[in-house]
Amino acid sequence: MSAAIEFRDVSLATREGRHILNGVSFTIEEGTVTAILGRSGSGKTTLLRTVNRLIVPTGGDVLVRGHSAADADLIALRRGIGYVIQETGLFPHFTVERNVGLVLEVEGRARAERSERSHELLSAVGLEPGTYSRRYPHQLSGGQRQRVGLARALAADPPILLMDEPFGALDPLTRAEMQDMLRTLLGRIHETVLLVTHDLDEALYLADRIVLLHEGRLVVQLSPDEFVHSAQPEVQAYIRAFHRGERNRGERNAETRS
Ligand SMILES: Nc1ncnc2c1ncn2[C@@H]1O[C@H](COP(=O)(O)OP(=O)(O)OP(=O)(O)O)[C@@H](O)[C@H]1O
Repeated sequence: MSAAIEFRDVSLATREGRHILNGVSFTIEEGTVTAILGRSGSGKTTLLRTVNRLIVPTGGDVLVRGHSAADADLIALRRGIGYVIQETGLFPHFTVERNVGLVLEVEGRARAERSERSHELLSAVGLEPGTYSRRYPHQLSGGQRQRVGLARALAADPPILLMDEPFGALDPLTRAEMQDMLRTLLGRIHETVLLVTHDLDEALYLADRIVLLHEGRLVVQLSPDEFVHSAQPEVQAYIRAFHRGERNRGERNAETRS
């Protein structure tokens, strides 16, 4: 296997001297799914955004498929990286089909080709093209909008997919459906995925490797099995806190029902 993304001693300091990322080094192999976990403010989103150069590190380097993101042609770099965020960023006045095919439109591809690719991708994310392609984003549920966001991110067939809490705003049932859909989809396409999530179960279900960040530093990069059995104090603290949160949510739901 070869490296799709390599973080080499990546640091980010603000002008005021605050260290948001601190010497982060690890490698992501091609075709694998890596989940980034860590408490709020630990630097997950910041690290993700160094890959498509929305953020430029103040120290170290990010290599994308062997080339420094800092030196890459920005358009070519981003064409090779799909980006899915919680808010989806769909254009409200464009139909679903046009939203999905937008990158191809920018590339000047013919309408018939764009339409065919949009339909193919909508089917792949579980939206029947005949029903959904002519709709506008406001005519969709949150989960359906997320599916369109994912289809759009895949339109140019990028080898790398960055996902920043893509299912964070969804109810637990819809989230589980989306996780199933993504897992099935990733089983079919050879994609390198970097997924920021607050959900340990989501990371365990989807990822080949789990990265834990703490105050801008890499704590561990482990397989899901190694992660749940890790003796690292930060990993254990994270797992305990996650399960306590789950229990509290369960108790609150039970109280609301009674
Ligand atoms: N543009 C910015 N300028 C200065 N500080 C920033 C900027 N963006 C983020 N930060 C700070 O960097 C730190 C890391 O933020 P980041 O969004 O990467 O964390 P996160 O782990 O993704 O958090 P969350 O889980 O809450 O989304 C935080 O302390 C945040 O306040």
